[in-house]
Amino acid sequence: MLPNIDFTSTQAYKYLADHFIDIISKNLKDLFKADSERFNKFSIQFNDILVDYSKNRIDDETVALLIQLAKECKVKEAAEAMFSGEKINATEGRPVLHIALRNRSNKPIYVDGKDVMEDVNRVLQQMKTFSGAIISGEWKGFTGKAITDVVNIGIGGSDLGPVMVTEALRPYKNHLNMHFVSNVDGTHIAEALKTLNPETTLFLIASKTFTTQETMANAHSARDWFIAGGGKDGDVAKHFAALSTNAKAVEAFGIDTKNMFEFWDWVGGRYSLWSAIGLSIVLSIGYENFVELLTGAHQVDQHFLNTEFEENIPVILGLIGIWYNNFFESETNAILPYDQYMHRFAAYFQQGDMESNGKHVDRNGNSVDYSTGPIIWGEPGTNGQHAFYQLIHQGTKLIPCDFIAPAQTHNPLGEHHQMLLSNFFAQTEALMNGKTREEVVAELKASGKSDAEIEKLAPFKEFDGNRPTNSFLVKKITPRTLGSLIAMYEHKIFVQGIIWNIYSFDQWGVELGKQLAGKILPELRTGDEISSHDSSTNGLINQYKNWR
Ligand SMILES: O=P(O)(O)OC[C@H]1O[C@](O)(CO)[C@@H](O)[C@@H]1O
Repeated sequence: MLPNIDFTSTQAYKYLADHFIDIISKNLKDLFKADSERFNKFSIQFNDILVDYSKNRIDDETVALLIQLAKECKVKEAAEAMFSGEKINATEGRPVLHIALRNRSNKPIYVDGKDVMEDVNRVLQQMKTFSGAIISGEWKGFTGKAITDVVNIGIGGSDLGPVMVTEALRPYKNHLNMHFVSNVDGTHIAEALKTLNPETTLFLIASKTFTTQETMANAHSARDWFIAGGGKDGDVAKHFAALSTNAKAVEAFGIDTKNMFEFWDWVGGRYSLWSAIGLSIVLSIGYENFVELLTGAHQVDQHFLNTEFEENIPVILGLIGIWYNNFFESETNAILPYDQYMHRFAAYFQQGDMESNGKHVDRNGNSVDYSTGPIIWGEPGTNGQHAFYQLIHQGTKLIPCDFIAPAQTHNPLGEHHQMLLSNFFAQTEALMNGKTREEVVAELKASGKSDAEIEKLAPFKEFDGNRPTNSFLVKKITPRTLGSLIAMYEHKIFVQGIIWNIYSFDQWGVELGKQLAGKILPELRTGDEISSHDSSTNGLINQYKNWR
């Protein structure tokens, strides 16, 4: 059972509310000046990842009170409930066990009396054997040629994780060309198929439910293309595999269940890259590297479960997020990787965070009167600097930012990496320190501006600073460090969901749109004028019919 506590009625929350009034008037710059130990105190190194949270609007008391909050909200007990296989996803009646998928210790985890590790290891072995045959070229297509291209067809959690990881780990990839098709917009699959040869293409149909409209439409189009390209029904087994929990639907689609890589309803879609959904990752970087990814995540799982809150990275990150979300009333959180390969990291955690904690009903079924999950967004640096950082530096909104950068690059090229990292360090420093009116005036004077010009320009060139950041300095982006980073964010989301007293592992909010699209689709098939909706929806549908 998960705890069921209104965090706004805890002692810690009340203390934090008072303490907030004190902190709001403090400047980060001064906090650093006042405490030479601040960096040492507010940073944690975990293997090859240094998490520096010292540039946040916190002091010793803030951290102590936030930790008290986590304790009063029974975060540890909740984590233990998750790790032991309790059905903490109560609205779907399921355990939440992505941690079992990367449980490299193989310590048994029981669901309804059965150790799930047997199934996990069986499917991992199946993935190893299959990927080995495809990568080595031993697996032949219907004309006897080896596979050269792999197309993962899936959406949401059945797409974003595999895309993000295969992109982030490109330096580890083999000769196979990877393609990802997610959108039901026919353009996506049409463009992907243009360059492909049915004789050498393998399709992975990735869908937990195997009923998702977008994925099924793309899968059928892929199958039609394959048949039109000379494949026979009997050849489908050589070119289509399914990654799913739904064996019946896989069979009905015509995929041999021998080519089905199973996972289980205790794996949430947005937490599924560690499962059979990760087959495209295995095909791209090889099984051994996939195991490294799992190992990195497993190490963080153990850290999260067993480390005191003061040194517990996901707990600290989660609490800092709550501090901004519920006291500073910040609405968004930017994730800014200074690594081109990580360009889908923010997109991945848009689903990871927003589908998990974008909920306004608490675990009692009541509407909450506090803010929950933040809006997650971001792009890689330095591109973001030339796009939206203006608002982060000088806008009216407080945007806590996560900066992520590797110390070692996979592409040492002249001074590129030093330039990149100089920007990473400079941005967090600039956001914290800002630029005072005196500094601006001195700078303008030195550039020869007149007093009148200085007076006019100075307000625009001033930076308030005091803008918070977390810095993640990673020795190198490897399968292992990436696995650890992802798991840190996953557990951060968990901590926040527990404190907000919401269910983080369902996603009912995506259903209504799906249902309505299901009703509208038949209306689009006819030429009849539509009048069954509001006037806007009717007007749009009828104009669409006029123009198509
Ligand atoms: O893997 P499936 O069942 O096709 O679902 C895809 C995605 O759709 C959702 O259910 C809703 O968008 C996600 O949670 C999930 O990752």
